[in-house]
Amino acid sequence: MKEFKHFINGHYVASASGNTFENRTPVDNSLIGLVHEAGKAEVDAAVRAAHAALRGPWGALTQAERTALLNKVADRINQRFDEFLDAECRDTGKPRAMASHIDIPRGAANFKAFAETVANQPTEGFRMDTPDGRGAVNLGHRTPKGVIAVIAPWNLPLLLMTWKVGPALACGNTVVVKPSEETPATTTLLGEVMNECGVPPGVFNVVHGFGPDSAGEFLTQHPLVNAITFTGETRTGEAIMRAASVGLRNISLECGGKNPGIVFADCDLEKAVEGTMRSAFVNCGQVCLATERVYVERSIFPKFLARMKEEVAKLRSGRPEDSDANFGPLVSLEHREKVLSYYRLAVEEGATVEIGGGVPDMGAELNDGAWIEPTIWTGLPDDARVIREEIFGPCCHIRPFDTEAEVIALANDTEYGLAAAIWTENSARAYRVAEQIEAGLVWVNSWFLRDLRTSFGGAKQSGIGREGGIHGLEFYTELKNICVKL
Ligand SMILES: NC(=O)C1=CN([C@@H]2O[C@H](COP(=O)(O)OP(=O)(O)OC[C@H]3O[C@@H](n4cnc5c(N)ncnc54)[C@H](O)[C@@H]3O)[C@@H](O)[C@H]2O)C=CC1
Ligand SMILES: O=C(O)/C=C/C=C(\O)C(=O)O
Repeated sequence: MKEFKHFINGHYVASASGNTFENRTPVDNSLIGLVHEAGKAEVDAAVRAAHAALRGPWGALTQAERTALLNKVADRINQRFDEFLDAECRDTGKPRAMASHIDIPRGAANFKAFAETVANQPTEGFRMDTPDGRGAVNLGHRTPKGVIAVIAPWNLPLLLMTWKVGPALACGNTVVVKPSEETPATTTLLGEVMNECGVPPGVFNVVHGFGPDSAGEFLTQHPLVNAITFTGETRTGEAIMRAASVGLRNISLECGGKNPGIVFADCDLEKAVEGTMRSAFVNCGQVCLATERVYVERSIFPKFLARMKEEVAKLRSGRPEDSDANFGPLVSLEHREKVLSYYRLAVEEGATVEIGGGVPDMGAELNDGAWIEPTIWTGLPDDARVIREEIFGPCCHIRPFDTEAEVIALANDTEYGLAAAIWTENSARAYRVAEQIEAGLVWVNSWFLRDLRTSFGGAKQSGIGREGGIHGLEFYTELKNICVKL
């Protein structure tokens, strides 16, 4: 039986309590292995190891040495690509074609990109006049923030964990990662890679477990944790913010979304259909950036809806390794129950189910998995819960609109503000609308097109702070002004 242990101070360790929980694949609900659940003792050991490593060999490395090590980590992930791919696809059920395209390459790229960004960051300097005429210089000196707690989600496990670990380590911090209880595998495997590359013990640590009254809460409450970075649900973000308020620790929160897609009549229809299909259904809709509300200019509404239904009908559910399949299961039966509760609610709230709406028959071998049908609704009122709440499944509501002002108001009529996609061939309109959308990210004629140098994060209840490129430096470093009188 496979066991997922904690990775503390360069060693894999079991929980002293002996407590474990099951890890099952959503493909057919079969058992992958047992995960050790950290108690306060393991979390404390991991945080203390991380704290000690700050002043140990890690703190003594030059930026160039750190950059070289992180590049080595990226290369090693690529050398062990298939192991990471197998592990990620077992845990999440996602198609190998997708994970080999997005999850694993980005898992490696996150180390390289941030190592380079930090290494090439200029030091801010201001020369000033002084009454004696000799002047002074001010230098913005950055030091690591310290021990960073990384609370990671299950939807893109390696990608979203390394998105935080990469810049944290590049800035000279040490980390304790708490991966999602649903997806422990690739984070655990990364421990081996760290050892193989010679990353000093204590720099990268992993503790497994759940959130409340478990590893997540113990970690975020630990007084030696200097800052917390989190991706996941908004309500969890609030709990983490409360924990961080004790001791005034810094937070970076990337939370939920209810993202609009806006399709103008002057779009390239096929591009808009292809992009909206991806934005609603890739990763079975389990992407915080996913489009769950689609607004289409009335004159092309029937055509757009018909094309979307044709494309949804072509999606093929199947095992990760099935090369004909492009649509996986949801991450767990529990999450499927949540998404199905919205499928039922949509009908109660008056939706027309244009396609999907249920559970597919996958045959005896797979029917115990977390399979679900991709779904399109129309006809819901703007105040329906299905329109207002994040579902995080393969579904969207499509609604017609008449004017630019109307669609901007509709798009912004949400407590969230993570992302939006605008489809139009009129670039002046695209920019004008994008400027008025209340969100951290707006794509025009694309979706999830990522340049790691750009800022990433949400407005309103979609989060606090920005990561990506140099923006993460504000979170991952302490900025000290050194004023030297000449
Ligand atoms: N990328 C995103 O934006 C994601 C959004 N979600 C949304 O959240 C919903 C619930 O899914 P969950 O996996 O339960 O998300 P979650 O936000 O509860 O979990 C994310 C991570 O936070 C940890 N966590 C939970 N409560 C915590 C606490 N009090 N203190 C410290 N750590 C804590 C979890 O163990 C996990 O590692 C989903 O249905 C979906 O709507 C879920 C995962 C990713
Ligand atoms: O490209 C990225 O860095 C992140 C993408 C997706 C998420 O953040 C998410 O689904 O939570």
